[in-house]
Amino acid sequence: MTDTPARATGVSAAAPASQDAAPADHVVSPLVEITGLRKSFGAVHALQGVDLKLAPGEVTALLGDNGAGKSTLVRCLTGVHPPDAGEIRFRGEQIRFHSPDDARQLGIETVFQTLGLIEDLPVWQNLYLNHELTRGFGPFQLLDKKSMIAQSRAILSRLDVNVPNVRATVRRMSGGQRQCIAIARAANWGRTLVIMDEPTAALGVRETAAVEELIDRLREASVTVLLISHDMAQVLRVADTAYVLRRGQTAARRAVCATTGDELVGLITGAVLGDAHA
Ligand SMILES: Nc1ncnc2c1ncn2[C@@H]1O[C@H](COP(=O)(O)OP(=O)(O)OP(=O)(O)O)[C@@H](O)[C@H]1O
Repeated sequence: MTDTPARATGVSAAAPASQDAAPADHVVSPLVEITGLRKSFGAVHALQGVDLKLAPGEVTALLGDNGAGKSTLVRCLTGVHPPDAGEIRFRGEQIRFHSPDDARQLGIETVFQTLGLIEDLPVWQNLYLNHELTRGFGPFQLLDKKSMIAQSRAILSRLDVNVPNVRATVRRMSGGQRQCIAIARAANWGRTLVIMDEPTAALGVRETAAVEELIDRLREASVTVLLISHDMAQVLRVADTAYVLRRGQTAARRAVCATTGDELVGLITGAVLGDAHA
């Protein structure tokens, strides 16, 4: 595997350039801190004590082979599954989500692979789905279409997302444009943490580059990103920190500026031993 020059921003930049180097925890308080998280489905122990910290304004990659527990971890973090044990802290406070709405109220949004866009609705309406603006009072409320269209243009232009016509239906958008619309929507309503599940898995080279640029802009806008990816070159291009899950446990944590694609693959497969206390 070719090693792409790693990003050296934020906390990661301060980390020593050794193989064991991880971001310096003491520099900033984590936005999210997960400790000893466990979740089983009957006899399947999907999470067996996961520890993970998300530094604010950074891009953290979540890596692991199929079945390692990535989706289960995300579902616990977004209120879909209640964990069996362990702790999730958000800005230092222990939290217990009862539903995805609880997570959303803290500004945690997820872009699933299915994207959750409605094909036959225009872009602006997709951006405002469940957040519609209205005008008027009481029973005389009307959708404020004009404001939503104007603000949709502003949302997309702020993130430099290339969608020429927000009145066009999502059906007419390319795969990359759809992914960017879904991410822009999550970032707009999320603001604190945007979780992306393999955002470029189905995209070509140019569309992947557009999504990666968008992830960079989210970082510039101080949005914290958790990125599930199987693409090591992408992780090295866009992430600050990488966590590797193996069989439901945190196998390793690496500052991206101090690791290589080969090492990350080795940590995922188990060919390289991880940290005792990742
Ligand atoms: N709702 C569920 N019911 C039963 N077992 C489940 C459920 N969700 C996940 N699992 C099991 O938990 C384990 C971890 O699955 P999970 O989907 O979290 O892994 P993953 O790392 O996201 O994998 P992938 O990369 O293939 O999506 C797997 O053995 C899976 O079969």
